[in-house]
Amino acid sequence: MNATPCAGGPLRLGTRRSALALAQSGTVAELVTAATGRPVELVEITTYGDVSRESLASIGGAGVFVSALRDALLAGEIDLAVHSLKDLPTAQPEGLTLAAVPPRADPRDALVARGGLTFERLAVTAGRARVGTGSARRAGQLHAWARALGCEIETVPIRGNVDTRIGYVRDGELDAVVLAAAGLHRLGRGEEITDLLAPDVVLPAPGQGALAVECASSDAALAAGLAVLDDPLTRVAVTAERSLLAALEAGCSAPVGAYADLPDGGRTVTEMRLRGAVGTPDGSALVQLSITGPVPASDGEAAALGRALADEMLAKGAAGLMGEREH
Ligand SMILES: NCc1[nH]cc(CCC(=O)O)c1CC(=O)O
Repeated sequence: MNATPCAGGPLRLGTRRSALALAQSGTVAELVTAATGRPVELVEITTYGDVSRESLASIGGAGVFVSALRDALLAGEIDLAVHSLKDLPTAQPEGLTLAAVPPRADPRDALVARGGLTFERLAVTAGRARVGTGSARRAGQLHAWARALGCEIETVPIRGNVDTRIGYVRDGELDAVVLAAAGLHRLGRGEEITDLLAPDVVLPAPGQGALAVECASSDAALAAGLAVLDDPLTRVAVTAERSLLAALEAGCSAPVGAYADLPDGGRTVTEMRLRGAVGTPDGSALVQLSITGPVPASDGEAAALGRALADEMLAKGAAGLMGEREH
């Protein structure tokens, strides 16, 4: 048993030290205490992705942020961990349980541009706007959007925390940067967003805006206690998105967008629509499709929806695009 030190004692929540990770972990810590009556202490863990200056793709993608927390869980050094769901590799490792997926925040990508500009204003007025993003998914969709507007942009690969990224715009080095809206809101910096990018045009990363609360499978009592934080609709939505990603055999830096929602804005909970996009980082080719089906009643049904859309996308040429991805 990976039992907690003493019943009623503090639960140890492992977290990265970045401002975003600490904000997310603090929020979940409060939810856990409210739901279980147990105090929660944060245990800071440094991951290789936090110390390396190499590009994310070259060190194995966003999974590097996750593995140190998972090692600590499996070693019994912490009781639970909070991850950004979009950073989780699609395969769930042996011995760990995804105990809860809390209600999702805004899934959209956000633009922080100079002068309060929207993407369209920037792209049309700037000549060749310099837009910072390290994501092939964002770059590909933004290039395709610019081209549809009859102009061209330049995407500039950047890394670093939110402060660093927004700093490139404040100091004039870039015209804009693209970040997840959810991250900016969690950091209290939502007012710096100058444009929210509609999923019709820029489909977010699978799982974007959602959190994952993970614990050791051996700690069944804790897993059951954490399950009250789970939002079943968010869970089936992100399960469908991640199953699409897995079926497209995309690594984490592959340009795959996916988003599942309720087609009528949630007025009735009968059908779920899953949208998928896969393209080249230069936006020269983009396959975008959607599928609608009954709201999945289980993770298994959600995964089947993702696989069904992947099959259609592969038949429409996605397979040819996948060769262009960077690892
Ligand atoms: N790739 C890093 C990462 N992982 C999760 C978020 C934001 C929060 C979220 O999507 O839930 C971010 C930053 C970003 O993409 O701007």
